[in-house]
Amino acid sequence: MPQYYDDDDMDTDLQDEVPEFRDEAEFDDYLNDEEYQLMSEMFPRAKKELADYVGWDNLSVKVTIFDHEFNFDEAMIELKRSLKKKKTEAKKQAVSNFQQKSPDDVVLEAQKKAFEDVEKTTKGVENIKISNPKAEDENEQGLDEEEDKPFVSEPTIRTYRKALVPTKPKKPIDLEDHLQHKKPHLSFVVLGHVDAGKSTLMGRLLYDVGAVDNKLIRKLKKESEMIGKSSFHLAWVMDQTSEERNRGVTVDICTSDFKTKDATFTIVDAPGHRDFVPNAIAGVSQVDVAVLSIDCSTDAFESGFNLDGQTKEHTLLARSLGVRHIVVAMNKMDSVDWYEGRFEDIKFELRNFFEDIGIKDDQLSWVPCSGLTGEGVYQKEYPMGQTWYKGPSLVGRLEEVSRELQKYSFEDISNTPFVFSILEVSPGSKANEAVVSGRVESGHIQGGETITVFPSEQSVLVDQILTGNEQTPAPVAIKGDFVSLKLRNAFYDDIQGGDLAAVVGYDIPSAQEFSAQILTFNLDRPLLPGTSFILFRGSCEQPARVKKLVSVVDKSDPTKILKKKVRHLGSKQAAIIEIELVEKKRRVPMLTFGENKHLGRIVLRKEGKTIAAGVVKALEF
Ligand SMILES: Nc1nc2c(ncn2[C@@H]2O[C@H](COP(=O)(O)OP(=O)(O)OP(=O)(O)O)[C@@H](O)[C@H]2O)c(=O)[nH]1
Repeated sequence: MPQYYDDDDMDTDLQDEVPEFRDEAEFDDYLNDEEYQLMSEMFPRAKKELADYVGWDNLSVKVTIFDHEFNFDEAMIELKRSLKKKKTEAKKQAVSNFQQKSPDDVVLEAQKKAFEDVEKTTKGVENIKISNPKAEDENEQGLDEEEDKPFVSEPTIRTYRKALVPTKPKKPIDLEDHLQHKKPHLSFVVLGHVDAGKSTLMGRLLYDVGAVDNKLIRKLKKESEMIGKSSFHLAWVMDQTSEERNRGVTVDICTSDFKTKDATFTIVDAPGHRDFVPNAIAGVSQVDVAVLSIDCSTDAFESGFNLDGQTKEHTLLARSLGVRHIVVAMNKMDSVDWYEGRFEDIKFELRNFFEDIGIKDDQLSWVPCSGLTGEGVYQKEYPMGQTWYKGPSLVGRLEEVSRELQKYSFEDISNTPFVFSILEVSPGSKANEAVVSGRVESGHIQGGETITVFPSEQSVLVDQILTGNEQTPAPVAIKGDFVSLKLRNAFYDDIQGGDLAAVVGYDIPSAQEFSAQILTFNLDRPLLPGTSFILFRGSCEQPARVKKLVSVVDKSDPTKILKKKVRHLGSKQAAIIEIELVEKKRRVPMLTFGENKHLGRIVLRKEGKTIAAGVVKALEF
C-alpha cells in the first residue's frame, strides 16, 4: 500500500475531543442540512473569536454551538468561561510575527497574480481559440469559488502528425557500461523557515565545493559590505550561479549543479520567493531529497516551528510529494557555541513531528552546521568545542544518500519508457528548433531519438543533450537527470513548462477530469462537491474543483471503503474524489500514480493553504 497517508496534527493545541463523537467528521455527519449550513457560517467566526484562547478544539467548539441551539453569543460566553487566555508573552511573540508579511499573504498575492497572468502564460498558443469571453472574464476574478465556473466550449488544438516509429540514436552507447561508470546523481531542494539561513548555507556549500570562484565571492563581498551587511555575500551566491529560467508558468525554478569526487548534484531552487509554498511544491516535486534548514539559534526554532508552522508545512509537503530522504541541516550552531543540548532538544521535538507524519528514522539525517562560518558544510573542521558529533558533513551525508538512493538498476532504466517533465522552453537558433529543460522522470534518451511532446502531440528529434551549468553535450540522459534537450522539427510556440514528453510509442493522455485518492489536511471549511482549489502536479498548477466525492476510505488501507454517498469531507479524512480542471484553454498531460510515482502525485491548495495531498488514480473514469 502507498505510504503517503498520515495522521498528522498540525495544531497541537487542538487535540482534546468530546467523547460522544469520535471526530469532527462524525459530528458533521450527524448534523442535518440546515444545521450543517448554520455551523458552516458560525464556526469560522467562533475560531476567530477564540484566537486568543488555548485548550479548545474544533469538535468541542462545534458541540458547544450545537448545545446552545446555534445561539452564537451564548455559546461563546460558555466557551470563553471554560478556556484559558493565551499568555501575554506568547501573544507578544505572535503579534510581532504577524506584523511581518505572512507566507499566506505572499501566497495569496502570488495566486492572485497567477490568475492575472493566465493570459500571459498561454500567449503564443495562437492555435487555440477561446470562444467563451465570459468565462475568460470570470477567470480573471481570481480565487472566488463562485467565479471558478468551467468553460463551456472545448478548445481547438492544432494537430500534428505523431511519429509512430522510433528513430535510432546517432551514436548508440553501451548503457550498462555507462551506468557502471557514472557517478551517482542527486537532486535536492532546500526548505525551511524564512531566515533559517538557506541561502547562506547554499552559498557556502557552492563556494566550498569549488562551484564558484574567488572573484565572484570578492565581488559579492564588496557589494554586501557597501550596504553594511557583509554576511549577505554568501546568500547572494545562489542567485548568481542559478540559471534563471523564465518558463512562462506561474512559478520559476532554477537549478545549480555542482560535483564532488563521489557524486554530482543539482540544487533545485525557486528564486524570489524561497518561502512561497507553491514554489516549494514545484521544487519538491522535482527532487528525491530535501535539505531542511533549521535555525538553531536561541528562540528561533521555537518561533519558526511552533508559531506559523511553515517548517511543518514544507515537511508535510515533502512527504506528500514522495521525497525519499530529508537531511536536516541543524544550522547556525555557531550562534549557540555548538551546544549539544540545543541540538538534542530541537532534534527531539522535530523527530516527534516527523514520526507523527510517518517519516521514518532511516529517512532522516541530522547534521550540525553553520552556513556562515562553514563548519559542518563540506570539509571545514568543527571547532574545538564540538566533540559530540562524529558524523559526516552536510555534503558528505548528501554523497552517502546519493549512493544509497541511486543504486542503478539497469533493467529499470533500460526497460521503462523515457518520460520527461518540461520546466522551461526556449527557441533554438533556427526556425524549427527549440530547447527544453527539465527532468528525466523515467527511462533514458540519446541524441538521434524521436520523442513526442504532450499535449500538443508534436513529434520532435532530440538533436543534442546538454548538462550542467556549462550546458556541455552528453551522450545520454537517464532517470533523475536534469538536462536540456535541443530539439529539431519543433514548434516552439506550442510547448510550455508543465508539458511532458515521451519516447515514440508511449502516449501520455490529457485529462480534464480524473479520480484521485486524497488525504485532507486541517480544513477551515469542509470540502464539498463544487469546492474550487488550485491543483499542483509537479511544476504545473491549474484551477480545479471537486466534481464528486466518491467515498471515504480507510487511511491505512485505502482499498477499504468506509462510506459511500459522501456529502462533505472534514479534516484528516482519506477519500476517493473526482476532480475537474476548470481551465480549459490548454489540456494537461497526466499520468496516474501507478504509471509514474513522481508525476502521479498531487497537492490541493485553497486560499493560501494546503488542503489535501494525494495521488492520481484513474483518468477519465
Ligand atoms: N550566526 C549565524 N547566522 C547565520 C547563519 N546563516 C545565516 N545567518 C544569518 O541569518 C540571516 C538569514 O540568512 P539567509 O541565508 O538570508 O536566510 P534564508 O533562509 O535564505 O532567508 P530567506 O531567503 O529570507 O528565507 C542573515 O542575517 C544571515 O547572516 C549561520 O550559520 N550562523
